[in-house]
Amino acid sequence: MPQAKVCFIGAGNMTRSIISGLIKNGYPSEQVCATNPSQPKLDALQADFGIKVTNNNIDGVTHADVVVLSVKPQLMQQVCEQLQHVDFSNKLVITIAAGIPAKRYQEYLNQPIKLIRTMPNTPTQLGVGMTGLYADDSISDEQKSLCQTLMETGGKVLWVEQEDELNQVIALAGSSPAYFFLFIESMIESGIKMGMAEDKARALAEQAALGAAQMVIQNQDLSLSTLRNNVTSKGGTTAQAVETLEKGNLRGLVDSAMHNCVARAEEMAKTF
Ligand SMILES: NC(=O)C1=CN([C@@H]2O[C@H](COP(=O)(O)OP(=O)(O)OC[C@H]3O[C@@H](n4cnc5c(N)ncnc54)[C@H](OP(=O)(O)O)[C@@H]3O)[C@@H](O)[C@H]2O)C=CC1
Ligand SMILES: O=C(O)[C@@H]1CCC=N1
Repeated sequence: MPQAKVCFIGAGNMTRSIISGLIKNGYPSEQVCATNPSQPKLDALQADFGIKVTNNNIDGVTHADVVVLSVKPQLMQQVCEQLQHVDFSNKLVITIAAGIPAKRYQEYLNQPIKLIRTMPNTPTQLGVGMTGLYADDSISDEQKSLCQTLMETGGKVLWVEQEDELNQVIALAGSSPAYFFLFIESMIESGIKMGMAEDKARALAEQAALGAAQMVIQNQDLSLSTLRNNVTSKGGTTAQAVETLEKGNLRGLVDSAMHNCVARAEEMAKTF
């Protein structure tokens, strides 16, 4: 485990998820810092994980070996421009922002930097996250290894060769927990309409989702359609449900959703 001093700029949802993974994996809390303009999220991070906190981005970055840029894409330029007078020559910059191309950060910070673009997801807070990573040829193996070690505390990582592939990572992993939450939410709503108490409907739907995910992971030799067919008795109940989903074009909807996700990332790359 590296002992680099890591400072997160922005103490929102994704920062909390990554810090949770880091600390649960034994990363020393005194080596982790987070910055945020408002105090409540910083207080909560300090109380929960014992990390250092500050409202001053320049202070946080100055004392860090690794700077994780974790603000919303629309704020990135403003936040980076405030850091232009900090010397980044011995720092590794990791960004988790969707959309913004790697080369843009150098312009915003107005100096050459070593930057790795990443795309994590919120299950990182439980150690079952998935993070896509991209680095160009200027990044050393040591820097890649440091970034990978940090992000692996939250789960699995996948390096992509081309920067554009990170948009596909967003559609498949960064944003996708929300698709599954929506599906489970819809199932619970339907269960309630059928007369079941909400807590019971949730208990059933969430355990089924966990079981289905584990079945997929633990049966790598089986196709998804085989797993589905194993549930689907001829002339039975599942067949009716699955046919309804197919006729309603669930696959087409998912395809449109993922294409729109990528399209938005491409649009953000032009905007921010
Ligand atoms: N949420 C997710 O699932 C994922 C998010 N991402 C990326 O992570 C980044 C952060 O997203 P997310 O955590 O969801 O967003 P949040 O809004 O939860 O977090 C952003 C944080 O940045 C803080 N902030 C605002 N202005 C500044 C500033 N000038 N200096 C320092 N901090 C500031 C905000 O503070 P305040 O609220 O007090 O204004 C907020 O706490 C985005 O770029 C997003 O694309 C990537 C993968 C997954
Ligand atoms: O919705 C977003 O833009 C961010 C990126 C991936 C998940 N949340």
